[in-house]
Amino acid sequence: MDKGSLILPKSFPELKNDTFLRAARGEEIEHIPVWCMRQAGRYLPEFREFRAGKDFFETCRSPEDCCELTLQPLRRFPFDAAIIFSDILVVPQAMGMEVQMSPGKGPTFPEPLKEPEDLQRLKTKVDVSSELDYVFKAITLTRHKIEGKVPLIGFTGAPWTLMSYMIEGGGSVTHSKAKRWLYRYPEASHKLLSQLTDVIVEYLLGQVKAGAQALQVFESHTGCLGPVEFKEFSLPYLRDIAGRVKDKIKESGLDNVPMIVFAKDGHYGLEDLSESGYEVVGLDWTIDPCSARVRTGGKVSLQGNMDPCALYSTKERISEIVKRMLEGFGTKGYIANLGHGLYPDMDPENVGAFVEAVHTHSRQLLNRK
Ligand SMILES: Cc1c2[nH]c(c1CCC(=O)O)Cc1[nH]c(c(CCC(=O)O)c1C)Cc1[nH]c(c(CCC(=O)O)c1C)Cc1[nH]c(c(CCC(=O)O)c1C)C2
Repeated sequence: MDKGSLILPKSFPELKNDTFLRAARGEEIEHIPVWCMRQAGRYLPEFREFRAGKDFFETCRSPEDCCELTLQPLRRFPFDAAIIFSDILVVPQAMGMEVQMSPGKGPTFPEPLKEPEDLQRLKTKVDVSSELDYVFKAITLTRHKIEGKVPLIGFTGAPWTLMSYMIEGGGSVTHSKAKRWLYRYPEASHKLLSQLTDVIVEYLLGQVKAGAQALQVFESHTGCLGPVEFKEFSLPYLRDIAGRVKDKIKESGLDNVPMIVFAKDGHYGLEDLSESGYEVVGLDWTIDPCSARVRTGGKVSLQGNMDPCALYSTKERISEIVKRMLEGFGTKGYIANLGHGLYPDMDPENVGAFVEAVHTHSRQLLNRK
């Protein structure tokens, strides 16, 4: 494709399956919508073939490649939503940090933030529209190429999760370097979290302007915080993001889009999350569906939460697990998903069985009413 054809008109094809958007808003549906975190990923042979020998972030910077990878899972499975192929770490890159993807090791920052003085290395003003323009182009292109089949979800990492990567320099079990900042340098921590929040708000708004029809905020590292730290260093920023993005969408004359907050392992914060300004709360598998409904009191739609490892089971067992999960959540205001992303060694056939089980059992449950 030549570069010129990337400048695309915004008159997108009409949406044919809006089940995901209706469930997010708690409206009537004919079946429960389903998608999977990391549905565009290494468990698909076509993904591995397409990505072979290419640098991860170079792929992220190519709108055509991101579009192709986003569409791959939709060719195999009748998912009710697509998530744009990208990564949460494009935000620290836009703020001036170098991030490399080491195959088999995950993301690494050659020069992580060590002490508060290092904050000076970050750009004070980030021009989000030019720095992350490649993501916006990928969204616009994909929104056209998806031909209105299903809605396209945009996403970002949440401030605390991004802060922890920027200090740890990569994945971590304890997150102790990043947590050291919270206890030892609370002011500098808040400064960094605010800086990240400002960039994230512009980034999410840009994604909506480019064509994203829903947004998910990944707070993947909630599990290493306790309730007190969560209330101080994560929740206020999650709230701020939802409030400011929604205000800006309104100011820009755009239609509101549902926002999903996924705070992995944040079971202790479920009540707070259900009052944080998001339409949907995503759940990991450590939360029982019925108790999640009680604890969120009908204030939000819920998304999740089958243990991804259940996909190592048989198709029959997957079907039983899905049935129990749907009965627990009920059919209203519910989006089926896994409790976290798909792993590379998972069998695509069982992913198909998961999707089919959600559609079949939910139609039966809805017809019984
Ligand atoms: C497929 C993929 C992605 N990122 C990485 C991979 C694997 C590497 C490859 O393909 O070469 C590296 C890649 N990127 C990251 C990691 C995790 C590293 C670690 O913490 O140990 C890896 C292996 C960082 C990352 N990246 C992401 C999160 C949040 C979700 C979560 O909690 O897992 C996180 C924490 C988000 C993400 N990342 C990606 C998507 C889009 C596709 C989709 O979901 O279908 C999304 C939404 C894409």
